[in-house]
Amino acid sequence: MTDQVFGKVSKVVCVGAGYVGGPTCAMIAHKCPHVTVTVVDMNKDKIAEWNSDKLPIYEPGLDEIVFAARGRNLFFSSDIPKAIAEADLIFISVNTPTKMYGRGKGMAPDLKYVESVSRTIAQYAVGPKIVVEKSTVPVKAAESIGCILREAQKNNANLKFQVLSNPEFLAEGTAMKDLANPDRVLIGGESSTEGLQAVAELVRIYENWVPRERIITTNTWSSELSKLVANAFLAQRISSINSISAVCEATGAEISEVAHAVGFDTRIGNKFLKASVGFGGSCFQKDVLSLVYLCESLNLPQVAEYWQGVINVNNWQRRRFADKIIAELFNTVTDKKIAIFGFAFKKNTGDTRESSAIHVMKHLMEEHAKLSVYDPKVQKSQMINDLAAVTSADDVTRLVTVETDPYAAARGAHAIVVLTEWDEFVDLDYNKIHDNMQHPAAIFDGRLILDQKALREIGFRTFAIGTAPDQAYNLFGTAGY
Ligand SMILES: NC(=O)c1ccc[n+]([C@@H]2O[C@H](COP(=O)([O-])OP(=O)(O)OC[C@H]3O[C@@H](n4cnc5c(N)ncnc54)[C@H](O)[C@@H]3O)[C@@H](O)[C@H]2O)c1
Ligand SMILES: O=c1ccn([C@@H]2O[C@H](COP(=O)(O)OP(=O)(O)O[C@H]3O[C@H](CO)[C@@H](O)[C@H](O)[C@H]3O)[C@@H](O)[C@H]2O)c(=O)[nH]1
Repeated sequence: MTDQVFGKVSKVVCVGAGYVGGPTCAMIAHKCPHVTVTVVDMNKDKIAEWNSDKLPIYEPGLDEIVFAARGRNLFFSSDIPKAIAEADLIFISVNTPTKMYGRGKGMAPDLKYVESVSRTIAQYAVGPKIVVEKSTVPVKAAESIGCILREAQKNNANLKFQVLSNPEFLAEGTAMKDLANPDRVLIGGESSTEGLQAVAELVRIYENWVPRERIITTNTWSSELSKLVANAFLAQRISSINSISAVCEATGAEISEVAHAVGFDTRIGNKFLKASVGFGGSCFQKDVLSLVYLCESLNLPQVAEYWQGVINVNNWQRRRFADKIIAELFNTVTDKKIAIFGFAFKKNTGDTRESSAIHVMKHLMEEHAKLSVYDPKVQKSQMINDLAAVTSADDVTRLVTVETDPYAAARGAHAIVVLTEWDEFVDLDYNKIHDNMQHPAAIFDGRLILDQKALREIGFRTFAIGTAPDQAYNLFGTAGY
């Protein structure tokens, strides 16, 4: 019988206290009271926020779980060496953004943070460690981590490492629900005896709340690739329905009716078929580009081109929507006040990474529109920084104001543009809003959340993704665009 190299896990550490590390570890601490969970980060301010009354991220249900477990079996710390030395199992949950320099610029994920954590683990580890890749990485990234760790093993016989892949599938806005009740947990590892032991230890953690049949174990490379493929398939569905939204606008078919009819086929399914102003968020674009880059590197240009199409349609959809706004506002938005409802990349999050709002607003700013933005969860400084990064600080100062209520944002505006599907936008008093706008007043619904008929009865001109521009015909005798 082979010795057990990795003992029962009682101390878990997560490097990276972000959107994944924080919620995931809060859930592990909540579900495994016998395990001590420490989340570390090189960003001391962020750790201070995790230890304060106002957590650094907004996620429904997160506060309750953190406040109950913090100080009991959940800790946030910036003492990375100590945490690593004490851990039985270490999650690497650092960011892997698209590289913005050098080889693979704009395509490949930047793995410098993952490598840096691997070196820190190699430096401070004092005994056997299961190292778990939770960050989203390209296939074979575990090999690089393993190579760095094996080097440390050469100089210290007490060290033993196994690298597992355990990608995260939570979606922001529903992270706590997704973590509490995941469709599946995926764990990839080596088929060696030690590899199987390490996999079994991680399975044992998840088994505290996830039914065993939903915990899938595979080889390391299948696990790494499955994460990229899952995001690519999800993003592809959105680009598919968005491409059809343009056909609807040109024909009189309704995108929500088409999505409903098509999604009723159980083979297709009804989820992720909501036409929109384009997908945003920190993952879809980055991970599809990572897959494209991987395929190019593997000399598979046809596969790369196929997935690149998903990104191209998304960029086109954002541009198309902005062009539609300009066209329907009589081909000029110069100096016109336009209210922007929503800046986050989806509802129930304050995250703005790759939000379509940034891109649509950029296009409108290029036409010198005056934008007045309201979002219930995004800080003003975040909006200013995001927009300045794609335009200029001067343009933002000149063209953008940020309001703390939607009525103020819409007052005196020529149009309202809905870019995030916040529930509160559905229940606003649109009679009151209409009264205080310039006339004719228009609403562009990039999220298909508003009742177009009710708005038209109030007097709005309405334009929704995937809906034929019949008003444009009726009012102005043009086909819109
Ligand atoms: N955000 C999501 O919804 C989501 C979901 C699934 C998977 N992922 C993947 O998970 C990973 C993390 O994503 P995120 O959104 O949590 O990122 P994030 O930017 O919110 O958090 C990453 C954290 O890692 C810290 N960090 C970076 N290098 C470090 C180092 N060397 N030592 C200590 N701390 C370090 C950063 O300071 C930051 O706080 C990414 O690979 C992402 O693709 C994200
Ligand atoms: O039918 C839909 C569904 C989503 N979206 C948009 O797509 C983007 C992404 O949404 P969502 O997938 O819900 O949020 P993320 O937090 O980006 O989660 C995705 O990316 C994560 C990071 O990898 C994965 O873990 C999740 O499984 C995956 O859903 C957002 O802009 C949504 O508005 C649509 O336009 N139409």
